[in-house]
Amino acid sequence: MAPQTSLFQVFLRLRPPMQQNQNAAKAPTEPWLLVEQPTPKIQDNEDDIQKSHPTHVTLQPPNDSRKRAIERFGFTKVFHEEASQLDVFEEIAAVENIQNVLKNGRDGLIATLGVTGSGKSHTILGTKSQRGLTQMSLDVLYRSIGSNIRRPCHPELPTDVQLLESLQACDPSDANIIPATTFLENVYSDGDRARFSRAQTPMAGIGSRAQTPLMVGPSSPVPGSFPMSPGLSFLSTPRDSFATARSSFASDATVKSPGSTRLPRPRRLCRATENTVTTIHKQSLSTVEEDVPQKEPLHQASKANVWERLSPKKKHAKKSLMQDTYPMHNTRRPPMPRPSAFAHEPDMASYATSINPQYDYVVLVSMYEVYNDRIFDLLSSTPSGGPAMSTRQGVALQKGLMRRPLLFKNTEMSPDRKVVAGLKKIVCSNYDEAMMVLETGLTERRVAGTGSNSVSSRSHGFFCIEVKKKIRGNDYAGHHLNPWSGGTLSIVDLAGSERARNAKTTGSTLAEAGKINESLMYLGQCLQVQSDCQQHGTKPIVPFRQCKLTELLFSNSFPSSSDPSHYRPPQKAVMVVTADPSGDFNATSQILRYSALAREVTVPRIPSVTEAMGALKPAGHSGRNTPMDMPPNYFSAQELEQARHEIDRLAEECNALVVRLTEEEIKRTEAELRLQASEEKMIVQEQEVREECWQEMETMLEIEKGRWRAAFENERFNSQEYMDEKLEILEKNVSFDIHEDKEPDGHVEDLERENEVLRAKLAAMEQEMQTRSPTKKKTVPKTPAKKVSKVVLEETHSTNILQNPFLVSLKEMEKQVIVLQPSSNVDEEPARLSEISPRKLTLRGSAVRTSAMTSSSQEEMLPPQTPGTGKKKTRKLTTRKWEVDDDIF
Ligand SMILES: Nc1ncnc2c1ncn2[C@@H]1O[C@H](COP(=O)(O)OP(=O)(O)OP(=O)(O)O)[C@@H](O)[C@H]1O
Repeated sequence: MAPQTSLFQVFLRLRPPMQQNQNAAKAPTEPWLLVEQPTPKIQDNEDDIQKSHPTHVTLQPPNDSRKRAIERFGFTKVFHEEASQLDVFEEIAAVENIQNVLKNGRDGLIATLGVTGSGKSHTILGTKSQRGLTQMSLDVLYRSIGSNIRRPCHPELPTDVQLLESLQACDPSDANIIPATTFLENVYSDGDRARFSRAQTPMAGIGSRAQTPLMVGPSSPVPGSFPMSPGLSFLSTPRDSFATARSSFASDATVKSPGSTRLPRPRRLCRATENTVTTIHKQSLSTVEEDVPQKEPLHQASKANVWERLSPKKKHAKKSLMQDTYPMHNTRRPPMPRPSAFAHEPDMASYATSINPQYDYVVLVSMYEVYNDRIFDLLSSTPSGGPAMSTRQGVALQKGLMRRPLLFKNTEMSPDRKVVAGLKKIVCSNYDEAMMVLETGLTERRVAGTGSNSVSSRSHGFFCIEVKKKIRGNDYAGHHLNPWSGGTLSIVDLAGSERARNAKTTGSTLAEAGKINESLMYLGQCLQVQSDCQQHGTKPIVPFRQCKLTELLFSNSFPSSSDPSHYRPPQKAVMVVTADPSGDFNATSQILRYSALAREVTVPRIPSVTEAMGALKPAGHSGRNTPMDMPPNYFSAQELEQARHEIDRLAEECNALVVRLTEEEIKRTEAELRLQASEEKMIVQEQEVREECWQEMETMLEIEKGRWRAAFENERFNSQEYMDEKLEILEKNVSFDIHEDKEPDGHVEDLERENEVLRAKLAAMEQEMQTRSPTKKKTVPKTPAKKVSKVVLEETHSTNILQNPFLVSLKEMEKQVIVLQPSSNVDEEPARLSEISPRKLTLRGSAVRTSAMTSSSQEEMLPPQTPGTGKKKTRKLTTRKWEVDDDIF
């Protein structure tokens, strides 16, 4: 059935009615989805006919006022409600996909698509008792590889460090490759990391993944199954549980084929446990809401006001956004998944495929989800690389509340093919390790309870099993010579499309639904191109770059052609469309319309009027006049013939109109869906814009606050400095600066000269005194070796000397010196003057110069004097200059 142009093989799986639906006393509704039985071929025997699967379904619109057309859809195969997980695994050729990965390194993709609650996760991940496609594929893979697996760590072998190095060197996606034991130890021994389980959804209830064995906590003790008491598993420390798991690894390591050990079945998760889990989750929700404002106590008051002012609608939107930004995390971590709790049915022993024994194999498991069109690693909830703590997002990232989105891009080692860069890839040595990693990753996946599904996937989950191989022996010769090569089997559990009305979603869940529907609409467009091309036999040009989901699903669907030496064949892709035949007709028909490989629209055949007339029996004695009651010759044959033609024509016209109407209705439904998707997209965008504005405003406020704070500090510092400078100046200038004359030496000479003159006058006066008093007539010693001290005062014109009492006193003193000098003991004067300390003189704004001169020098300097000349004694004051520094005042 799958032609050359097909990028995906598309299978349809019908979901059986739910248990409670069967029991419910519900009015039986007419089935609207009918599976066409396959037409047996001539060469088919009885067995073939029984085994053969139908390929077409008919969609019979429910009987309502609208006369809708019947649609027929063709798929690669259709699985009935009774089809088992193993049937699906076999028929979608999953083993062939695994062989491709193991032998040829060709990538494989298995995805499920459908309306919410139609059984996608059930198909991919199974239930507590039945494995899903992921578990079955992993089991087949490990069984096939057997002892050719290379493990980085083994309890009984030395750690193979070079294995990780060589894997890392060959990885094109810049992945962080770590062994499963290290990963599990990190996850379950880290005390403060909280993990949110799929089981902990607000509406956790009946059915769904909440009951999967992989989440089961306590289970009945079965001798020999697991050394730890299962009842105490919740109470045991994570390290204990890890040690226990390690010991189980050790015992499992001896088992060559991982699935061959029969482990006991897990006990069902009881309702009480579910309720407890639900309560815890709700508490955690409210904690998140209340905690977020407490993160920034500085803004708490203002935020509280802002919060109060918000309308209830806005409050709701904000709350939803907060839940979205800070996803729900529980303080309690679910216990480490235990191998004894994994489902072991169906047995896959017979599906193991052969491998090349010359090769060593390594299996790397990675998981990521596409949420709101962004890619998040499910195995590294704690971001690596230490984000900046300055922003709110940085703090949240640091605390592990938010996860950093990854990029789907070309890398240095992968120039012609995009890869999800920076993923964490876990090297799993056996099936149990891979399952534990898978379960750990699933606890990180976003789920929510909706009106349609109690545990509804809110993101598109990608589980990647990467198989690397290289020739055994010269493995350490250098990874460039003998690099690891291989392929990846990606198993994808898409989120379900849903109608907000049916799912009763609000807030962030509604916004998520908008994103989900939008991405599924793009996926539908891509698949539609495929089916159109298939019908017209043309090469499909798929518009897959419209969103992350379609990019991830389709970018590998085309052969890489840029470098022939690195040629990669296109992936082998399988899409399993799930549908609930008793679910929502419109949503299901929409999914079928774009996913089906072939589609036909047929109009319900209206029996022609002539046939109807012919089929009419005589009305008997009904009392009404019908054409049959008329006498045979009432209408002529010609008239009847004309009427028949007219009726046939009208019937044809009517049919054509019905077809047109049907087409229009389909178009209208599509347009409605698009409108709904764009409305939801707008809501999301509006919320995003609001959040962005909010954050921007907060950032701006912070910046502005910082600016003002800096300016204030600066101002304070400046004024402080200014005051300090002022004080310093005051301290410095508390004494007056006395400016001596520019040429002090010359001035001194002047003064000395003046002194000489004065001295001469004094001598003359003494002589005169002697001559006037004959009794005291004495001969004057010619050269008395006497010391004479003189005081010279200088003052500026600008200073009024009379206003300064000290200067006045000095002046008086000088007068006294001059007046008393002849009669008093001249030696006493210097002593009196010396009592005034130079410091005092300086402080009081005067300068005192004391000059001691010997009489001999005086005599040398004295001009020749005529004794007895009666000249009047005069005293000449030199130019006095006092300057006061203005700055002081
Ligand atoms: N083939 C099946 N047989 C038995 N039970 C099924 C089958 N398919 C689905 N179910 C049950 O239907 C319920 C919903 O299925 P599931 O969670 O797989 O839906 P979904 O399509 O993944 O929904 P969503 O898109 O919301 O995540 C589950 O309880 C699941 O066990």
